[in-house]
Amino acid sequence: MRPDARAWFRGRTTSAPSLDAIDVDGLISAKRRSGSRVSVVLPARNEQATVGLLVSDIAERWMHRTRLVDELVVVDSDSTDATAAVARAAGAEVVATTDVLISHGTRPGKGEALWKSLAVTTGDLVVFLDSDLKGDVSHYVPGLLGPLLTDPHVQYVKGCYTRPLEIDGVSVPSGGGRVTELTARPLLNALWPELAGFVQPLGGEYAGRRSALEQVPFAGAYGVEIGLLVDLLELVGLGGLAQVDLGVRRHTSQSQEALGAMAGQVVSTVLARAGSAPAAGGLLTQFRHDGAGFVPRSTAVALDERPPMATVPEYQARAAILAG
Ligand SMILES: O=c1ccn([C@@H]2O[C@H](COP(=O)(O)OP(=O)(O)O)[C@@H](O)[C@H]2O)c(=O)[nH]1
Ligand SMILES: O=C(O)[C@@H](COP(=O)(O)O)O[C@H]1O[C@H](CO)[C@@H](O)[C@H](O)[C@H]1O
Repeated sequence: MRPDARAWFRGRTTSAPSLDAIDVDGLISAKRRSGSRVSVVLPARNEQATVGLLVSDIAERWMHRTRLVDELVVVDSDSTDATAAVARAAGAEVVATTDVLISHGTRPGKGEALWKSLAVTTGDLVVFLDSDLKGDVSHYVPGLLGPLLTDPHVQYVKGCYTRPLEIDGVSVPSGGGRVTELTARPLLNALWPELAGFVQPLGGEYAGRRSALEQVPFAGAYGVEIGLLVDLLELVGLGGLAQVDLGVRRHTSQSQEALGAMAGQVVSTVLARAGSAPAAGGLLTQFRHDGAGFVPRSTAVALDERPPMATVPEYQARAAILAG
């Protein structure tokens, strides 16, 4: 690791306290002193099996029992199951991506859901959690907020964790984060070695100041995390970034084929930011075998991106009204 990345890793990596060790009063006091509002956003596409427990835990523990969180929004990203109803019943405000910034149209993918979440939330600090998390994650929200509430220099915090891998109901203690380990980490080390200290550059749990998040573009689909990391490095510098050890992260794992397309989107986003561009069409061709022979299957992995939310007139108008 380069000296700057090593120094960052040593200086900007903290550990989230366990649930029973959290200084909740201290966080609430720091929040009050900062005058910050806190929003928690869960992007969700067909997460009916897991979103309810996540929402009810955050709502009860961090909104009702304490006032650490002011707003909890699930962004329904083209779900075809009961995600919206389950999330609403559990206590979240639910908005569909198709209902946000309608004049800008709607696009599929996680990046769209996260970009649009800025237009429907009010928090000065915004926490993002995946909606397919499993196990005890109650400490994630305070863990991610800690660095932002206690250090004004920190603009963006990524969670890091060990990542067990569960395939077909069988869980092994490591092996998760396949696109991270096989695509994102090698690319980041090659092109942005100052980011080599990030343990989970693609992790779906992170938090940032709205003042920074609204100034960067949002890459589409699964390019959003690596796009945010590279763009926020440019905006706030390595010193404005931090990571917090959240312990273990379990989630619903996708197939290798699906992660291949995700990797294609990550590569496409990296190429765009490295000043190159994928070949015309930006297609990824993968192969299945049908018993008789290999069958090619191409998917589009070139991604468009949304502009910094601060440049969107409707957002500017809303911000002016909210500022009173
Ligand atoms: O089009 C999409 C795809 C995913 N997601 C959400 O983004 C998070 C991460 O997606 P996924 O679990 O598919 O990625 P993985 O964690 O498997 O890499 C989850 O909360 C998904 O519901 C979304 O909002 N819109
Ligand atoms: O980190 C990774 O390699 C991928 C896949 O994780 P697994 O191999 O399914 O544990 O998961 C992340 O990547 C996505 C793209 O950035 C994020 O959107 C997900 O939130 C995150 O889980």
